[in-house]
Amino acid sequence: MAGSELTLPAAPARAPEYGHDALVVCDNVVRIYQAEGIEVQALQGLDLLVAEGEMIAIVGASGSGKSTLLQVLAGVDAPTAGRAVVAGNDLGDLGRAERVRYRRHVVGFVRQQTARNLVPYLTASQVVDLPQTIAGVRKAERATRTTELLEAVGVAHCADRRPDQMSGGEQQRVAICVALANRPRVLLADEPTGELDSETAQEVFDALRTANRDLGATVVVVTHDAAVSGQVARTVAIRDGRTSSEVLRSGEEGVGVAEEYAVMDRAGRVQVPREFREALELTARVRLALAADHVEIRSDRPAADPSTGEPR
Ligand SMILES: Nc1ncnc2c1ncn2[C@@H]1O[C@H](COP(=O)(O)OP(=O)(O)OP(=O)(O)O)[C@@H](O)[C@H]1O
Repeated sequence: MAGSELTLPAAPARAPEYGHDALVVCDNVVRIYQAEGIEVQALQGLDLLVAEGEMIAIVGASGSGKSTLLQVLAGVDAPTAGRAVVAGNDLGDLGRAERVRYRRHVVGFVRQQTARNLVPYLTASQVVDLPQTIAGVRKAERATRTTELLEAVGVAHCADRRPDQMSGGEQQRVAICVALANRPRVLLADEPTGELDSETAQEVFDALRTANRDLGATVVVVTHDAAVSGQVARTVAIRDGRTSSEVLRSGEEGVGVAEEYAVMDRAGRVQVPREFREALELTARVRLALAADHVEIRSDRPAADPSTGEPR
């Protein structure tokens, strides 16, 4: 019928998937361990996004779940629930062969224990060559890559030395080269400076920064070392298996103004730090109020009468 053309309303725009443009996506990740019949929830619905090219530090008390998170991202441990995706690889859903390929090519890993990162009877050149040989890279290309990596992090002089002929800092820098050998998108480091004095720790941190800036790896480093976390643009704190706060630093080298943010998950949950809860005796139930530009959280106990100090 002329003049009465049917027009349908436009389909509602679909919200982009959480973390659709991030390189690392943790979406409500849960990891439960069973130990002697006891269940330990190491990760309790952790959300985290890391953009390609970022270098972030992860901090948190002992037992908060930092290592578990890295093990999941490394493809060593699978999430019990939730979604962990790195460079498009869904880590809850990798077959055996895919997992091997993922660990060989997509992520590199550096451990705290310097000795465990290397092989006692191999020189630095040989140990950086090894993952490339396993990946089937041609000899000439391997040699170029090995030299380039050792030079980039300042340990070219260690090329023909075995671990017992290197300092702890040199060993860790060689370990970073091993982790980077097959050009992973993401470099994961679990307390890489934990066994080192502060000067040597700085050299290792500088090598991580080189990996990030010059060699193109996105870096996630777990650390207790405030000197390390103070030098990255974003530090994420984990508390009780969840990301609880983030410190963003602006300015050259990440040093400059630092501002702390609490992290709110997509269900609107925010973790109130224990010091705050204890200071105001906030327990299971709190009062929330919306003000013009902020939200107030108050104890559910009746407020004290300022003249008597007694509850009103
Ligand atoms: N394989 C495992 N079996 C049983 N429980 C585990 C296992 N791995 C970790 N846990 C438990 O999970 C929780 C988180 O541990 P995780 O090692 O991730 O913490 P963390 O923050 O890295 O601690 P730290 O700083 O001491 O290394 C702890 O309670 C720990 O005991």
